[in-house]
Amino acid sequence: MSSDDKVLEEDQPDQEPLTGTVLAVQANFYWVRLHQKSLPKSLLLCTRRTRLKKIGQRVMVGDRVLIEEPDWNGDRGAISQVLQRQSELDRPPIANVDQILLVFALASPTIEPYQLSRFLVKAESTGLAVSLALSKSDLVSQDEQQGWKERLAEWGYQPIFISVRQKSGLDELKQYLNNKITVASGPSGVGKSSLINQIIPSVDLRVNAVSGKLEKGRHTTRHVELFELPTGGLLADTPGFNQPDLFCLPQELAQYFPEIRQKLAGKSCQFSDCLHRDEPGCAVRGDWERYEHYLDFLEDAIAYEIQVHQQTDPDEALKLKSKGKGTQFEPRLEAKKYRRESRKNQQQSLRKLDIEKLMKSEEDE
Ligand SMILES: Nc1nc2c(ncn2[C@@H]2O[C@H](COP(=O)(O)OP(=O)(O)OP(=O)(O)O)[C@@H](O)[C@H]2O)c(=O)[nH]1
Ligand SMILES: [Zn+2]
Repeated sequence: MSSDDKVLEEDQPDQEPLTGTVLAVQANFYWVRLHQKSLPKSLLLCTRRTRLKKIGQRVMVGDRVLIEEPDWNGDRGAISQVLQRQSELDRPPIANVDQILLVFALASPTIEPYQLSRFLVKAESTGLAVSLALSKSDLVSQDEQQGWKERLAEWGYQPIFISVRQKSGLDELKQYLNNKITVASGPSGVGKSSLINQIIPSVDLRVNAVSGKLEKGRHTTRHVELFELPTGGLLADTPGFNQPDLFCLPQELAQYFPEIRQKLAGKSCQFSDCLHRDEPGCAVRGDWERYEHYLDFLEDAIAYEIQVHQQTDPDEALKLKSKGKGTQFEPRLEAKKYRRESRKNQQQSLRKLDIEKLMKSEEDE
């Protein structure tokens, strides 16, 4: 993390520095949406200053950055500094994510409670806020929706019911995404792509803006991109997968269950290192739905801990351990707001850019 504030004062004594958010990384280029209003352009294709390369400063999607030497005619700029990250996700690699949105379908495929629980725990392990959208609500009855609502309330969640087909629940969802950076995740086939296409009509445009050579690159390195909601807010999609790995330590697991957090807020277990299995005076063990899931995930966590301890190289063990904790998060300092400007014109000019040529000039640098 660089905190080189001098750049600010020396280079732009009287001017407010240009800042922006990195929406996508392509080869050595960064698409940056500028925060300030009333600029000639609001989306620039940027390189990273050599100084940042030298100090090994990585630029991630989601990073808030300082931009120097904007070339308003060429739609280009240079990233001179990465502002302090509020959070950093590993997979997908995105900085400053505010929340995770899990999408599960009410039907086709039907919700598998154990799988849902696993996704929820995995999401909670990032330390970010977690929400749940239940899709394809057009396929099930009101009663069934009510059933899930009550059941999930016991788990500590208030799902948003949506249907892309009937266009219902989408306003509520957009409200939730407003002015936040959100990562969407969920199993395959739940309708995530349909949902994103519905709420962000320009998505296809952006995808098409990628030229041939870069398109090929997407298959080797996973392409991560933040899509902009028309009303403000950024959304990243993750590919559908069915059984997320849980890398967490036994002592941490309980805090990833909202209902356990709630139980422990009221009273505590007799032993401070209680794993809530058969210890006397346990405040968690009992007749609640996900207790079986907890015990099951605990087995994984214990196996994982043994694996960590078996690492001979202490550095290696440390690395694994911190990976198991999900990602460490710094406290959130402030919630930055983004300003959106008309994107259409910018998009047009973006597509005109010859990215391959730019890539070449970058290599020659
Ligand atoms: N009935 C109903 N079907 C939907 C709805 N949304 C999506 N579908 C259907 O669900 C299927 C899967 O949709 P996708 O959007 O491709 O799902 P996905 O989650 O992106 O799938 P992956 O690409 O595998 O991750 C498609 O046949 C959609 O037509 C909905 O609201 N209602
Ligand atoms: Zn206990």
